[in-house]
This record gives sequence, C-alpha cells and structure tokens, in this order.
Amino acid sequence: MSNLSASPTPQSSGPAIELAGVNKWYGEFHVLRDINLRVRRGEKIVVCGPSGSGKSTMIRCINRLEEHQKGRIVVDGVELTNDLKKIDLVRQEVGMVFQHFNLFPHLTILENCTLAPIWVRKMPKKKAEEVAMHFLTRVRIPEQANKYPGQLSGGQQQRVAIARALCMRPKVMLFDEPTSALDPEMVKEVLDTMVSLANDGMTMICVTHEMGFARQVADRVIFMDAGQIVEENEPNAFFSNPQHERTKLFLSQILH
Ligand SMILES: Nc1ncnc2c1ncn2[C@@H]1O[C@H](COP(=O)(O)OP(=O)(O)OP(=O)(O)O)[C@@H](O)[C@H]1O
Repeated sequence: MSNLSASPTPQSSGPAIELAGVNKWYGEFHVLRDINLRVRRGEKIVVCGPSGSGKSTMIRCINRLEEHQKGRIVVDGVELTNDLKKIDLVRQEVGMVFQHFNLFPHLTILENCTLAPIWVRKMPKKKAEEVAMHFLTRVRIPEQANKYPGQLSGGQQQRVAIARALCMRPKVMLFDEPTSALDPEMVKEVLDTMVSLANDGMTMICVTHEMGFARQVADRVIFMDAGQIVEENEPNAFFSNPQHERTKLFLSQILH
C-alpha cells in the first residue's frame, strides 16, 4: 500500500483549479460576483467571510453541486460545462467534506468508504476494502470499520468522511466548514487530520473560521463578502495587516 499517499501525483501542469469571472444567481439574487481564483497544485487556500457571503456556493460550484451561470471553472484542465461525462469526471477528481458529514447511516464505515470506488471507479471489492482500510488507518480509526455512523462520535464521523473522500484518490479536496458542527473537543482531531493531509501535499480549499488552522497551513487566506473576493493574502500579512475595513471588522469579531 506504499503507493497510496493522500496526494496523488499530478497528471498535468497548470493550475489545479481556475475560476475566471464566475457569476451565479439564485433566482434574482446575485450570489457570486465575478470570482477570479487560481489555485496552484499543492496549494492550500482558506476561505473565510461573514455568513451568507457565498463561500459554500463558490466551493459547491467547483464540484458542480451548484451550477454557475457566467464565467469559467476549470478543474485539472477540464472546463466544467453541462456535459455530464465531464461532471462525473470532475466529481471523481474533487473530494468534498461537508459540515454535517453526509455519511450513509445504514451502511457500515467500510461500506461508506467502498461504495463510490466500487460503483464509480469500478474497483474490485477486495481492492476497494484494502484502499478503505488504508485511509481509515490514515485518519486513525481503522478499528471502527464495521460500525455504523450512528455509533461514532462527530469527530470520528468527520474523519470517516475525509477517509471516504480520499478513497476516490481526488486531486483536490474541498472542505465546507468541516468542524463547525463539532463539539470543541472534537475539532482538534479533525483539524489534525486536515493538517496531516496538507503536509502530504494535497491541494485544498477549506471554508473555515478556524484561524489557527489558517495560520498553520494556508498558503493564502481569502476573504469573501457579498459574493466577492474582497481580499486575499498569505496568512501573516492577512492577519497582521488586513487592508479592507470589512476584513478588519470581520477579524476583530472572530479573533476576540
Ligand atoms: N439553494 C439556494 N437558493 C437560494 N438562495 C440560496 C441557496 N443557497 C444559498 N443561498 C443564499 O445565498 C447566500 C450565500 O449562501 P452560502 O451558503 O454560499 O454562504 P456562506 O458564505 O457559505 O454562508 P455560511 O457561512 O452561513 O455557511 C445566502 O444568502 C444564502 O441564503
């Protein structure tokens, strides 16, 4: 199993993800306004901003859980269009971890992890189980493999969700507030797992208000407000010298 690092070898050069002039409306509501973002391979981006600023919508557009109406989104060289084959392909390349884990409650932890590799990647069951056990070990819960999600703590369930995403061998991992539904004592165990993925070279976009995590792993912190990227910078400069009044206000609220 030594070839199963969390981060697969990139297949091509160029940015891992590119958003160019991306706009999205929910009905009349203009939720994303001209988003431009290039994410390098191996780069770690932390996205923060007030509630309702469009953070989740932006990352949900990247794996096509939401559809943008204007602009371009390119993932690993493939532009997202309405071509279903391309969408399937992109979903396989982009792992997503949600706030509320989204595990299947009636499947065991092992079955949660092997479902997509078997049905989508057409991996033989035995191999899928071997891969699943590798990643459950990677997130330090191999002994939970035969339990059901309801038998695990929130922190353990979120680590299963991370392992499940890794089993698809994604090139990019998207995290949408992965710790905000957890009790404080479980936050650290999930953040530690994310730090270890970051150290392994995984390309990551994380919507989170865990600013300690941002300081520790982010190459760039992005601040969104009212559907726009208002400010971005490397963490030291972002935290010590925010430029926009909106960013200053936000940081003063969450850092105290
Ligand atoms: N499916 C939807 N239909 C209509 N409006 C939506 C939909 N999803 C989100 N919105 C609205 O779009 C705006 C942006 O939502 P989004 O969830 O992207 O923000 P966010 O920055 O991630 O917020 P939070 O930090 O609270 O999760 C919000 O005003 C929200 O109410």
